[in-house]
Amino acid sequence: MTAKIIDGKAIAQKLRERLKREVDDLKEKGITPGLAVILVGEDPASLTYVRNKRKACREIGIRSFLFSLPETVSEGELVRKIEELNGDEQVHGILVQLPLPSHVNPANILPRIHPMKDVDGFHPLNAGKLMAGEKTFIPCTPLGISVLLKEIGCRVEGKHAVVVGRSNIVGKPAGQLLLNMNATVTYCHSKTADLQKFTSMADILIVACGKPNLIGAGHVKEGAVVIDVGINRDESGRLTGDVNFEEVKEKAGFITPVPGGVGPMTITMLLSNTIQAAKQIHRLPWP
Ligand SMILES: Nc1nc(=O)c2c([nH]1)NC[C@@H]1CN(c3ccc(C(=O)N[C@@H](CCC(=O)O)C(=O)O)cc3)C=[N+]21
Repeated sequence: MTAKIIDGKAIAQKLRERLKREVDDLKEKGITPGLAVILVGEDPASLTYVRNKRKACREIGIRSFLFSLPETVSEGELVRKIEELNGDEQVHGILVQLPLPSHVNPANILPRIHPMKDVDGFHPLNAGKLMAGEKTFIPCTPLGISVLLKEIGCRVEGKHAVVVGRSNIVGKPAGQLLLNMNATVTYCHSKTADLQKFTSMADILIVACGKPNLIGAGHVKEGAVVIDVGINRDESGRLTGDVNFEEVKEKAGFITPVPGGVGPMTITMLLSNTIQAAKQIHRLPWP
């Protein structure tokens, strides 16, 4: 089987046009959605991501506010900035770009974001709500994956979803979201014995572990939907995922490329969550 390639960039573009109309409607009501981004230090990858996020905001009319803090910032100073933004009426969403420097513990920072402005869905209250299957902000990458599955007409109910990776920002919430959608979910990770045994049972395989080419054709069931969340840079600076694309595309039913798969959807869901935050703060209905 030769897989259909899931064009995340095109799907993201289509959704952004819809989101732009939502922003226009809000502006007519006198509300301009605003996203505050806190960037600590000057990690080149983070600088690129933040630039891309702000550009995406600008394109659909969301206001973005950038706060660049030095690498040496203290936890106290970061928390003070967050508290100031919690009280800022122009700001509906707050994002603290990860990773943070090693002297800053994210567990001391992320819970200080007001849960109603937590557009990343990383606040423990929102993570708990996702676990309980309640309405909440869902982390952008898992949410983007669920939208991709819907776009390709993949019905999740009753399917076996295997998630490789257990990070708090992708693997764990992706598995919980799929469970809420009535998938049977298996989590695999770096300590899993016989990874291939599990991945080859997957109807839906989500790979988010940061190991280039971890998943080859032998790991994949014929016709499976393969979602590659990996972002790795090779020696020449080229982006690759965690899946051996050339090999797996001959066997899977659907596959996301890197770049142009999950990444653009992640940013689109950040835009969507920011719009939802603005609606929620202004007590407008949101889905
Ligand atoms: N608080 C926080 N929230 C995040 O959501 C968050 C974060 N921190 N830290 C870093 C990761 C990574 N992430 C990506 C977003 C978009 C692309 C993306 O658009 N990628 C493009 C390629 C971009 C390029 O060429 O570098 C693509 O796959 O086509 C990738 C990665 C969000 N993250």
